[in-house]
Amino acid sequence: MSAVPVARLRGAVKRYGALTAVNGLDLALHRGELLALLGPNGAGKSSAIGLLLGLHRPDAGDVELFGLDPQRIEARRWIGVMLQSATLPPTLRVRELLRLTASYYAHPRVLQESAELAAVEDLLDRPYGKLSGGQQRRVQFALALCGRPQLLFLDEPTVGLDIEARQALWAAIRRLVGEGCSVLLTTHYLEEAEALADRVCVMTHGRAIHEGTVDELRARVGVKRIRCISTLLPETVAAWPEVAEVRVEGGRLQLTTAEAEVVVLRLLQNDAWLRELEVQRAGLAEAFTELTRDAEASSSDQREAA
Ligand SMILES: Nc1ncnc2c1ncn2[C@@H]1O[C@H](COP(=O)(O)OP(=O)(O)OP(=O)(O)O)[C@@H](O)[C@H]1O
Repeated sequence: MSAVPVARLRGAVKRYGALTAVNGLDLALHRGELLALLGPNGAGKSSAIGLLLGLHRPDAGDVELFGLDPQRIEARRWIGVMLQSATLPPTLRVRELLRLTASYYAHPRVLQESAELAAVEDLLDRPYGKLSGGQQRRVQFALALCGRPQLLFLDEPTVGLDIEARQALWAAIRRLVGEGCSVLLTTHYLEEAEALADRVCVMTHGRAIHEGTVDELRARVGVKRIRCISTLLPETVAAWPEVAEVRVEGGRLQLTTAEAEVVVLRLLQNDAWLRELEVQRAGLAEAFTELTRDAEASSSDQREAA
């Protein structure tokens, strides 16, 4: 691992008027590493990427790309970018878009290689504007990698892709990382972070509240979701101390708990007619809620101690 991170934020702050989108964020990405930036909507992930891309200037703190100011061309020529919204000329054919984008880089991939990596070989002669949303996303990925970047920014790259296209994109990302490319990925899918990331950083309110491996994230968030059809009243179940939340959805009870075994046992003991019992690990939404709660509890402890 090279000593100088390929991308780094130190105490970075980004404000939009009165709103602080990035609030003293520290982040370092090393060569050949894939870091997933996770967090609920509005957490500040895209704004953090915008700082690293030099699209926004920080209101405070430092931002470096390959040890340089991100607005320097020497830094920018090594990056590839796939943002959430891309406006590309609709009448240009995919082949033309790829040629044009590759021409901005010193050592681009040959067109065929980029097309193959992003699985767009069959789209090369189609005008971009005539492609489906998922096809356009694959083309945007091809454009991000065609310059043979050392650092790829992928902002929710698999939104709108079907399962097969998602798996193909994951395989391509793994191949690029295997070749030494670093990747900063934002995603709302825990399984995507799980499939790809060396490290994850969870953000809320512009701050990092957890950094580590996906397994560490899971271990920290032990919440499970239980679903069942039950004759028990939701208020009865909500009063059990191990139950964090109760909802009724489609005639089913849905509970969240950190102690699934205890709750399942109680359900079975208290309802002889219990049916269709399912226990699942919680998704990212529950993970964020729990981590945010922890972070808020510890910051109020610090305030009280001060
Ligand atoms: N150009 C802008 N002007 C004003 N406010 C903005 C702007 N861009 C983002 N924001 C606000 O900054 C906050 C962080 O937004 P950001 O897009 O960085 O979050 P995110 O974590 O990427 O969210 P999502 O998961 O929804 O993409 C939000 O409250 C958003 O409304």
